[in-house]
Amino acid sequence: MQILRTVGELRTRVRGWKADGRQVGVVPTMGALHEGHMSLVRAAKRGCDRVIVTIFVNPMQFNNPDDLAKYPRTEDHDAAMLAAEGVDLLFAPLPDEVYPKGFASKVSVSGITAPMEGAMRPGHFDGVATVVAKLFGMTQADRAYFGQKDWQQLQVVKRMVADLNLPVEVVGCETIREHDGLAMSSRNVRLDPLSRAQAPALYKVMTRAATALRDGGAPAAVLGQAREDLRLAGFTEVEYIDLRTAAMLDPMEVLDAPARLLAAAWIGGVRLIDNIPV
Ligand SMILES: Nc1ncnc2c1ncn2[C@@H]1O[C@H](COP(=O)(O)OP(=O)(O)OP(=O)(O)O)[C@@H](O)[C@H]1O
Ligand SMILES: CC(C)(CO)[C@@H](O)C(=O)[O-]
Ligand code: BAL
Repeated sequence: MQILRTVGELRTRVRGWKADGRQVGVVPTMGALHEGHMSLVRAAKRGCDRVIVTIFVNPMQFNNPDDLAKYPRTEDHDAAMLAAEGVDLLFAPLPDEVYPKGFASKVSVSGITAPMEGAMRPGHFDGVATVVAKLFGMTQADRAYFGQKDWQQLQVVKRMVADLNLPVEVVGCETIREHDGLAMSSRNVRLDPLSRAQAPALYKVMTRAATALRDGGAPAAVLGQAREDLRLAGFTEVEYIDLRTAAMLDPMEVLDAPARLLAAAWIGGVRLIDNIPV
């Protein structure tokens, strides 16, 4: 597996593949890789002739400097995992390569970015959309693989690709979970043992709420109960637990269309997110 740090080298490599008629897949990540990322890599391997994984902790999408400073970085280990999986190229640029002096552009998706992660993390989705658009331009990928764990992000990327006619197919992959149901996430390493033991309650409470909604429970009452259950399970703050239409992320008063239950909550000083279909 080749490791490249400059856009110039990346473009040269991809040009060669394209000249040979190869289909290129990209898996954008921020590193600290786990089995959730590996499932995206395997999907890309199945669907494409050549696979690029990008690792870039994108400063533009962090609204909280402390979160950025504490973001786990394990590049040597990540590179070994990717090489073992048969990835062709790891692109791991430095911030100056992505945002050189004079950089002045921004991609901003409106509407679906307003609630939930967008409301709690101001500027976050501008940072995500901008860097993802740049990564698509840099890699010239035919397909790009994203996790459903970041459901709102997946919808934002799909919206951007449709709106800007970007020549890339966006593939959403299922959330990979630990045995106890906790959605895998790079930030899980920050959980202390007690919080790690309590954290699976997020998925359990959400699953119970989804069943209650499918059984005809009123959304306001079911979501209120779920908030209370999360507090009892040790979550210190529930930022949101929302029932939304699956693609447009509109709020739902009654369950009358394909829906998604999405939540963000704090435990032991760590912010967890999760979502499931209803
Ligand atoms: N458990 C998972 N299952 C499937 N895909 C995942 C999972 N966790 C992350 N991904 C996907 O991997 C890609 C890169 O995500 P990222 O590097 O931010 O990892 P992360 O584990 O989500 O980290 P974070 O702690 O920032 O949430 C995204 O498309 C994300 O949705
Ligand atoms: C898509 C992404 C790599 C953009 O920085 C990031 O938001 C992530 O890891 O989900
Ligand atoms: N996993 C989405 C990227 C972020 O939390 O910043």
